[in-house]
Amino acid sequence: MREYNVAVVGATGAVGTKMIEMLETSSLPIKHIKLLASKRSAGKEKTFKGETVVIEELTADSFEGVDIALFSAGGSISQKFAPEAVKRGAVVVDNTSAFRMTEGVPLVVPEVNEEALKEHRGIIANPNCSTIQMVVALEPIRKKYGLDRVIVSTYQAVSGAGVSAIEELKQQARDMLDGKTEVTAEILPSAGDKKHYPLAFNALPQIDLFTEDGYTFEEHKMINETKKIMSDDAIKVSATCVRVPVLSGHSESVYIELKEAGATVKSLQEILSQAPGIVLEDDPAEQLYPQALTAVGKKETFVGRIRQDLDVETGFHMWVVSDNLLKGASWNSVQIAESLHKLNLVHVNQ
Ligand SMILES: NC(=O)C1=CN([C@@H]2O[C@H](COP(=O)(O)OP(=O)(O)OC[C@H]3O[C@@H](n4cnc5c(N)ncnc54)[C@H](OP(=O)(O)O)[C@@H]3O)[C@@H](O)[C@H]2O)C=CC1
Ligand SMILES: N[C@@H](CC(=O)OP(=O)(O)O)C(=O)O
Repeated sequence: MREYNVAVVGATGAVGTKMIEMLETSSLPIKHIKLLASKRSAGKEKTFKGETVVIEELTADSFEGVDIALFSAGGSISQKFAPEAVKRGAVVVDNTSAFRMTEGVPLVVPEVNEEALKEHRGIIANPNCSTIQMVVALEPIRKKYGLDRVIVSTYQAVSGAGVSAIEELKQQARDMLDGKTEVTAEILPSAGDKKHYPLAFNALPQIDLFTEDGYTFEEHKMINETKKIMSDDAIKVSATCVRVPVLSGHSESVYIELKEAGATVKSLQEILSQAPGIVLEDDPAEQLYPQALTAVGKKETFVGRIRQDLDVETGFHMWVVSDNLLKGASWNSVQIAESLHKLNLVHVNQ
């Protein structure tokens, strides 16, 4: 059986750290792992399957002999180094938004569109975390009843914004509980914006920068990526993305309108309970519903609170939760690598 040389780019980050964990338990046959990060981290050590691995500084030549490279070090790093990796024969699974909407680059959630991998020319994009968990929950319903409209509001954990945002939130919480009136806020809602606000004991209705139409880039990602993954530009999608002071686990209130009549809460529960990658947690009588705290550390997407809209017969509401660092990022990337192996697609056809 073929074994692979695998590289993780951004190995010290919130996502990269989880990628290493996911690879440790993956079915992907791994011959050798290379951990890459910035110059700052070169020489530091991590363990992989009990062995010490020294982190190396990322350069174009890092990819010599690499078969699969998982990227998670920000969009500009992917823009610069993913083509270099492909040039050297590696297949890239990119966690950033750098290539997601590029034609010819498959945007893949294996439970939904694994077949799209067959079209890859070296780079495969991993979708936005909030998009991934939503499409996992919607695809089985779409297959049966069609999907006309989606309106989603997210409650996104701070770990989606990286290690430094997690540390800043913890410090803000400590400072506020200590009675300080001024707390440091230098990262959120968006590292590149003019103003910053504390997240502790707060909710920020801005993730990423605003665009001219009043939506943020995060909201546009959810809208555009959903259509690309489902190969259907006609689905109406709207999103409001909100950062909440949760460490990990993105939650979403999702409202859908189906194309066909006839769905009931029971039929949707039945479909979702049998769908891949989904755990149904839906029993109001027992106060059973998905929660961020109980989803953390798990690979599945959790769905509950399924209700029929009180005015629209084909309208349904649901609550969708997943670990944003796992299914939303590292696990979906490793799953893509496993699918590439299964489909014999670990080679570059340019
Ligand atoms: N699918 C999705 O929705 C998600 C995608 N992401 C993507 O992954 C990226 C990383 O996210 P996250 O782990 O949260 O971020 P972190 O800030 O926690 O980690 C950033 C990582 O990138 C590395 N890095 C930074 N600059 C360089 C450089 N010049 N050369 C090489 N490595 C570098 C860092 O290394 P060092 O420690 O040495 O600085 C670190 O390993 C995000 O920018 C985003 O694009 C993230 C979350 C979810
Ligand atoms: N923006 C997401 C994480 C992320 O990095 O997404 P993207 O890869 O689409 O930029 C969050 O903050 O939760």
